[in-house]
Amino acid sequence: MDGMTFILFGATGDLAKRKIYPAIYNLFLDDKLPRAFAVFGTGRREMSDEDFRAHVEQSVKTFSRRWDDDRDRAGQFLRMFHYCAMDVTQPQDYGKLAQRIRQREQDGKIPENRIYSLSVAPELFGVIASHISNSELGSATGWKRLIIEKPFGHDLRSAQELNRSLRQFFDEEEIFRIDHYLGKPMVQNLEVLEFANPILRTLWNNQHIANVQITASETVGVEERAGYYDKAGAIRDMFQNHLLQLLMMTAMQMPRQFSAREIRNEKIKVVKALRPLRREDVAKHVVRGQYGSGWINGKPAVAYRDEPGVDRESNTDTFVAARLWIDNEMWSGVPFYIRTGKRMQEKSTRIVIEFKNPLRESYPVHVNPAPNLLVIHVNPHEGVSFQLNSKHPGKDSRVEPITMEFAANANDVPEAYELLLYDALRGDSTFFAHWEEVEWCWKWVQPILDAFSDQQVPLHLYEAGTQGPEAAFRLLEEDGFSWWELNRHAEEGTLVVRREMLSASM
Ligand SMILES: NC(=O)C1=CN([C@@H]2O[C@H](COP(=O)(O)OP(=O)(O)OC[C@H]3O[C@@H](n4cnc5c(N)ncnc54)[C@H](OP(=O)(O)O)[C@@H]3O)[C@@H](O)[C@H]2O)C=CC1
Ligand SMILES: O=C1O[C@H](COP(=O)(O)O)[C@@H](O)[C@H](O)[C@H]1O
Repeated sequence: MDGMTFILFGATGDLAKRKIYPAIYNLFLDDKLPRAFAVFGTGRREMSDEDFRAHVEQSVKTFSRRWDDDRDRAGQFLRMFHYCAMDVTQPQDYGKLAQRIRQREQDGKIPENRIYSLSVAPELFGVIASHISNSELGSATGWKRLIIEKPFGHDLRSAQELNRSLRQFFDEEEIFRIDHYLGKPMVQNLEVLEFANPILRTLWNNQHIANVQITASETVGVEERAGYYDKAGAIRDMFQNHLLQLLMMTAMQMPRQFSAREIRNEKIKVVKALRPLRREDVAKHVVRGQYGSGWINGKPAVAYRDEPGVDRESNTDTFVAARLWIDNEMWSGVPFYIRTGKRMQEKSTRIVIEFKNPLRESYPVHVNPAPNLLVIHVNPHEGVSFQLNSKHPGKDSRVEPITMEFAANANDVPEAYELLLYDALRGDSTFFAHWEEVEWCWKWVQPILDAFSDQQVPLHLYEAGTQGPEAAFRLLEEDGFSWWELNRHAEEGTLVVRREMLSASM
């Protein structure tokens, strides 16, 4: 791998501390960093290199489960880190940063390849990109890359504006948009599951699949992010990006080649084939919810509107469920159901593929074989389970569902940021969000944003600690389906799912 300098804007912030330093540390432990490598952190507060290294060390100790107290090793890692205080809105500060970087490149024989990672508020993205280009930093002789974090815009128009401002200074191939769901190992595994297993490849279409359910439920509430979240809601925070990425990865056809370009083309075909929603039809296919008070894991939880920093009359969605149709040959007639919510019963991201059940009529009514299910467990347990029907040797030879499962060993599973940063260092954009994908997702979501802001969709309150509003169950019942929920023993490592009907769950 080429030598390079990693320049982190927002080095004193939360994301850097919790995700970026631990990821760089894990890459260091695995010998995945280039030999000639330096990290420059920036923030407004003053700090010496030594203070910064102590900050990085503390972050890694707290957030990487692989921290190793070997002082030589720690020293070798921490010496890569340097700090330059600056205000990113001040053009003259970029000259100071450029000189420090150039000096380090000369001392360490590091080629002038630079990755700029923007872990700052999105309003600063355009300013930073322009100052990089127009300052001494812009005259480097090597390659440059820009890593940015979501949110990529607030709606279609602001996303387009943001993209226009970045593209004045960076080409699309130089921009790496992190959607951390694309860094999750089971999401990266989807293409292998679908395409490297002939048995699944044969069945992966509307001839055999009855419906697809994508769930990302969380037990946490809005936490300390009310300022951001109350303007974003679940639709912008999770649905427009992470969940539509999961949908694209699940529904894409096999690419001609497994290259970033071909995979992206297949993903874009999926989002383009999504049946558009008219604003007046949103309420038929989309359920909007907000959590009320309740209990989470035996502890009381306040209502969203009583959370610190939230408007007491807020209509912000903390839950969204939707029915989507992909109008192409492969998926025509198969509903995709997506839901995400905060303060729900369990933390779980999973994709459930429910297969058609043509044998149902062949069995006596009391047997009623369950449909085959393929469940891809993305988070917090990574694994795959497959539900089949089997005759119980005792119990009057009753037919009952059995589950075959693979559960990954948590210690072997790398963090999303680790995989994504490694790809960015290598220049592989397969698991980053390309602008076309982002734009098409905003286009599809825009009528929902409009309908929500015009209050054309009812806001259903749901009790914290439940599976969300009843209306989300009705959405599936209208089509003769129901959500497949996680078995309550999931925390103990059992990854089976159970059918939970509305009456049993509320
Ligand atoms: N935290 C998370 O888990 C996630 C965050 N994100 C995104 O990542 C980005 C960063 O988030 P987060 O780390 O939480 O934010 P924080 O508020 O914790 O950190 C912001 C950082 O920006 C720096 N900064 C702010 N203004 C300036 C300025 N004018 N000049 C120089 N530096 C400045 C701050 O430095 P200082 O205070 O020293 O001035 C600080 O290091 C945001 O875009 C967020 O949406 C995305 C997904 C998850
Ligand atoms: O991007 C975000 O994701 C987290 C959920 O991520 P996960 O990896 O824990 O599933 C969510 O809590 C947050 O609101 C959102 O901004």
